[in-house]
Amino acid sequence: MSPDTEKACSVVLEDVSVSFSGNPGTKVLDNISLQIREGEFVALVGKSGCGKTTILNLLAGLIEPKQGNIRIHGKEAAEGREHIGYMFARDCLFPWRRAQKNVEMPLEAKGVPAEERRARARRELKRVGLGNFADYYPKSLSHGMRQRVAIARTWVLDPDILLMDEPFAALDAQTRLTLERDFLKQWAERASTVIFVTHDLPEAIALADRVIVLGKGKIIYDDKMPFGWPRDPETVLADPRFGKVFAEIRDLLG
Ligand SMILES: Nc1ncnc2c1ncn2[C@@H]1O[C@H](COP(=O)(O)OP(=O)(O)OP(=O)(O)O)[C@@H](O)[C@H]1O
Repeated sequence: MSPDTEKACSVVLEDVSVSFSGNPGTKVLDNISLQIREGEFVALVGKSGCGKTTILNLLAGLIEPKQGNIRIHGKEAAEGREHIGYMFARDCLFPWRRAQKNVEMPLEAKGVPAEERRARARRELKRVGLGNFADYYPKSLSHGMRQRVAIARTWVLDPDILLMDEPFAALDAQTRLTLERDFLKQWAERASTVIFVTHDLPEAIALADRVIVLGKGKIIYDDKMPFGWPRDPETVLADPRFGKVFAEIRDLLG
C-alpha cells in the first residue's frame, strides 16, 4: 500500500492473528487483513465468540496480536491510537459521580485544566440532550439517559476513532432508535471513524457505511451498504434493498 493510501486509512490490519494463552491452539482471529478509511462507519457482526470484541481490544491496545501488524493513521498502533474512544454495552458510569463529573473523567485523566473540563463536559451533555441533567447522579437517570452520558463521555475527547461495543444492545426498541438517530447526527457533525460491534444485523445494516461479518476467525463478508446519507435507521429498514442485504448476510451467518 502506498504511504498516501495508508494515511487515508484510519486503521490497517495486516495478517493479524490472535490466540489466547488458555487455548493457544485456537486462533480467535486467523490472518485477518482489513483497511478502514478515515470517517468510515463500519459495523462488525458475527456469532457470539467470533472475535468482534477482540478486534476492538486490539485497536485499543488492550491486547497484542500474536502475529501481524496494526497501523493507525499510517503509524505504528501504539503511536497512532492517541485519540481513540471506547464505549461499552453497559454504561459503566461511576455511581458516586454526577453526570457532569462522569463526562469529565477522560479529561481528568489527560490532565485538562478544571475550567476547560467543565466547559467541555457541559457542551457534550448538551449535545446529547442532557444539558439540564448535569448534576444528576446515575441512579436518578433512566437507562437511556445513562447511556447518553456514556456517549457524551466518549465524545468529550473528540476521538478520531470511536470503538463501540454493542452500545445500544440493552435498550428498549424506542430508546434505541432515538439514540441511534442521535448518534448518526453526532457522527455526521464530527466525521470520526466508527467501528461498531453489534449482534443485531438490522442495526448494523441500518447504521453503517460498510458491514463486515466474522466467522471462524476469518472475514466472511465485507461490503458497502447501498444507502446514502443522511439516513434514518427506521427508513432503511423499510427500504426494499434492506431485505436483500439482510437475507444475504443472514444466510452466511447460518
Ligand atoms: N482475554 C481473553 N482470554 C482468553 N480468551 C479470551 C479472551 N478474550 C476473548 N477470549 C475468547 O476469544 C473468543 C472471542 O471473544 P470475543 O469477545 O472477541 O467474541 P465476540 O465476537 O465479541 O463475542 P460476543 O458477541 O459474545 O461478545 C471467545 O471464545 C472468548 O472466550
